[in-house]
Amino acid sequence: MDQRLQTIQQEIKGLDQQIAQLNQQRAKLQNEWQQILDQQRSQKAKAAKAALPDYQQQAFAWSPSLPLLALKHWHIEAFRPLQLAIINTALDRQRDLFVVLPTGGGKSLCYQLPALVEPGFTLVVSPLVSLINDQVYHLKEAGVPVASLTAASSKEHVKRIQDAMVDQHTPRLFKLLYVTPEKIANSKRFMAKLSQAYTHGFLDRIVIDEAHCCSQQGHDFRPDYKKLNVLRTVFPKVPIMALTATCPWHVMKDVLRILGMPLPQHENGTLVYSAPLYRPNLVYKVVPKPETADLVYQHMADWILENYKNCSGIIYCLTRKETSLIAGELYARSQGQIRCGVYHSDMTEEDKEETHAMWRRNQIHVVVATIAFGMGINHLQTRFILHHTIPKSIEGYYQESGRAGRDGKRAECLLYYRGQDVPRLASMAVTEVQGRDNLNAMVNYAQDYTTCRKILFETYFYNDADQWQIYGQHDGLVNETTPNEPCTICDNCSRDPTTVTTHDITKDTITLIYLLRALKQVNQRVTMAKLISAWKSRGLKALQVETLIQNQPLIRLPVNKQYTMAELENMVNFLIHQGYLQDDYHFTAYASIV
Ligand SMILES: Nc1ncnc2c1ncn2[C@@H]1O[C@H](COP(=O)(O)OP(=O)(O)OP(=O)(O)O)[C@@H](O)[C@H]1O
Repeated sequence: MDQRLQTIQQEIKGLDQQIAQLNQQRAKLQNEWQQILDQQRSQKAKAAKAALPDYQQQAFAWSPSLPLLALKHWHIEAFRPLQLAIINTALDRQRDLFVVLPTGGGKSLCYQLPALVEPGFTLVVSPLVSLINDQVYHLKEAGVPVASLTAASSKEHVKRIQDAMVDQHTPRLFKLLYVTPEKIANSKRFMAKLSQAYTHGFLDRIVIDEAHCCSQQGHDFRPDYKKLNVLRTVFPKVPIMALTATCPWHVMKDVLRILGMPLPQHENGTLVYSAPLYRPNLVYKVVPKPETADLVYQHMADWILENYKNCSGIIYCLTRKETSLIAGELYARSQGQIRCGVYHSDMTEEDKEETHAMWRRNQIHVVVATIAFGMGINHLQTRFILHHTIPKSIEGYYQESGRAGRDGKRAECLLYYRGQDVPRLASMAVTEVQGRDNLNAMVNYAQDYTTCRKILFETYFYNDADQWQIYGQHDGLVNETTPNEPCTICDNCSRDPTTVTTHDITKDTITLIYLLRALKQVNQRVTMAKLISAWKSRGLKALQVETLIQNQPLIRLPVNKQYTMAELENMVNFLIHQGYLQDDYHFTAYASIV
């Protein structure tokens, strides 16, 4: 009996082994199958793309009207490199379009001009009422028939516009209809009218402006944007154009999925037009943030007076409280020479608009703001952008700093960096999808003293760009340089490389790990500041745990005294970024602590 049991057991074991081998073989074949499918798909997509007209060069039926309309309405005499190709692709109506052009790159024209050529109207979804009002104002000035529907629209206005949406008569009351995403997500009546317009063939195109807002992986997610997926389902035949200035590829993929646009590598996939992000007139610098708040204010005031007296600029801060504090300090320290306004989400719409208007009219020089001072800020002569604290992501930083120098003239983007700001930001980022990864990338940017800033941006935004078939990635704006050439003007390009010293921090890291292990043994949590102060000065004594860890091997404590607190903070952040350390969060009723 026992022998029979043994035989069965062995047979089972043998069968298990066979199953494992077969499973392995299956996975291998499945992998191969997927690779062949992907290859075929990509070849088909390439062939299909090759069969498309040359949108940059070819003449189309609508071609003669484009320069005339551009001149008549916008006084534009020549298109920027990608604009014509994008407009032609849109008017050809064969594919969806994803447009990534730098801030101030001229995205609006890419959908506004086609709207004038086509017979119906274009629906534009835009995230903010202020942005919509701004666009409507400028389009009216340009003599373009335009309308908008927002929460502030009166009942009569809504009725008039909704009736016009399905009105068969020409000329149309509007060629562009701007709405906030809430209209799509929440107004059944509006969607019913849109369906009628679609059935009559009046809905020419759907434009999603600031499309990165769809993705939770991006830096500016808006829940109502996610609900825009309904548009492709309800209006499957209407081409979609999504536009943004800031979109790493993983975010773009997510946006395409949400909006129901086909991936670029598929046959009839979305055409992606992307110009280099780099703006050659922007000088990027990271400045070590002085030790005390007082020193920071003084540095800011001196720097502005020395370099940009009476010029327009923005200072971004993390909190509303900081905006008024910094504005007051700068005014006082400059004896009233730097006139500042504040801008944050707690202000009334009127107060916000007043700050913005005074700044545009140069009645104030500097707007000290939170990130609420965001999309749609278009003051061409902005000469500098200072960041009092690093932003939570590179996308955010690119967008905020990109508000400088829209007139094409030289402007500076200064980022104050101190490692101790990171835990504060991490506690905010922890609740966001990919929040810690985004922050890590930003910290890496700030702690890099050698790589050209332009290359850092491009590596971040284009790191898996090879997988995409992209039009015009290299035919960017004026003075474009190739992606891998350093910009020559940023702080890292200008720095004498012999002044950058490298340190082997292995021993110090071991000390730190020893400290952390000891803390773990006694189940004690510490903040970064406390950890560093123990690491630098009093070792385990400072943490009152030395008696509990007598069995640990003796390692020299504390750390080498040559390092400043700021350097040690950078080391901790570096070790977190490299994955050697991981921060931990716990939440109290009042705060989340890192
Ligand atoms: N071909 C062109 N020639 C000259 N000026 C142009 C051209 N195209 C656009 N512009 C101007 O450039 C400015 C910026 O354009 P636009 O507002 O469309 O930028 P954007 O890409 O939408 O920027 P953002 O990302 O900030 O929204 C506008 O004043 C616009 O009139």
